[in-house]
Amino acid sequence: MKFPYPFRRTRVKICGFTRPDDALTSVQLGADAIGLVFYPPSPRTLDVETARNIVSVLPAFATVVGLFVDEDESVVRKILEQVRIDLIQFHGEETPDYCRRFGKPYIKAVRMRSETDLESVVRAYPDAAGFLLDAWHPDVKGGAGHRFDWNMVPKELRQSVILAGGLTPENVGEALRTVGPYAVDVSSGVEAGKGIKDAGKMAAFLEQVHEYDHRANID
Ligand SMILES: O=C(O)c1ccccc1N[C@@H]1O[C@H](COP(=O)(O)O)[C@@H](O)[C@H]1O
Repeated sequence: MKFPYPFRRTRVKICGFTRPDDALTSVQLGADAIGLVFYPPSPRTLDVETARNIVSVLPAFATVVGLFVDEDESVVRKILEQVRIDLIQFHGEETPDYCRRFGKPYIKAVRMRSETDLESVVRAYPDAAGFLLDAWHPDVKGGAGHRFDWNMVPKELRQSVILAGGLTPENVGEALRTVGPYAVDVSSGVEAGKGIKDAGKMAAFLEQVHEYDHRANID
């Protein structure tokens, strides 16, 4: 029997928590990373105290991702001083130079539209830990449940990709079969209301991911 190497285990990030219990539940269900939004226009944005309360309930090895959108450098620094953030998600038009200023691993969000040249973006951010692909929309920066054409993702970049944008328990299986990314990220698709996560939807989402991985490892 062929040993299933490299072993397929799609990582899962669930983003936009506002309540400690929801974040803990997500990790207990199998999420690898939780996202905390620091973007004041978002209904999921957090103050420092709430963010610290969420982080305080998490077990070891759960990765905390802090999401910023074109934020002032001083504001980012202040939050990093006060909240344990393991990885930064830059979800705006941040330059490579800006992204590397914080001395933390980061992922760069790319809002995909027909003219996006993903290979060029990847070359421009050589020290990014990964590229989170979300749907481009003229009015919102993210977290609105919009998807993009998954066929736009070049096969060679699959393992640098964190696939996001409009994922749900119903479509994540198809998304994984189409793209085969390193990880998936979901926010509104597992919510009962803005920033309020639904345990049943999170469980269903994770189950679909585990099912895909299982099949990929036995086929
Ligand atoms: O969650 C937000 O409110 C948010 C605000 C601004 C930029 C990004 C945001 N969230 C990220 O958006 C994507 C897709 O979310 P969805 O699943 O389509 O709702 C995801 O990466 C979130 O991290």
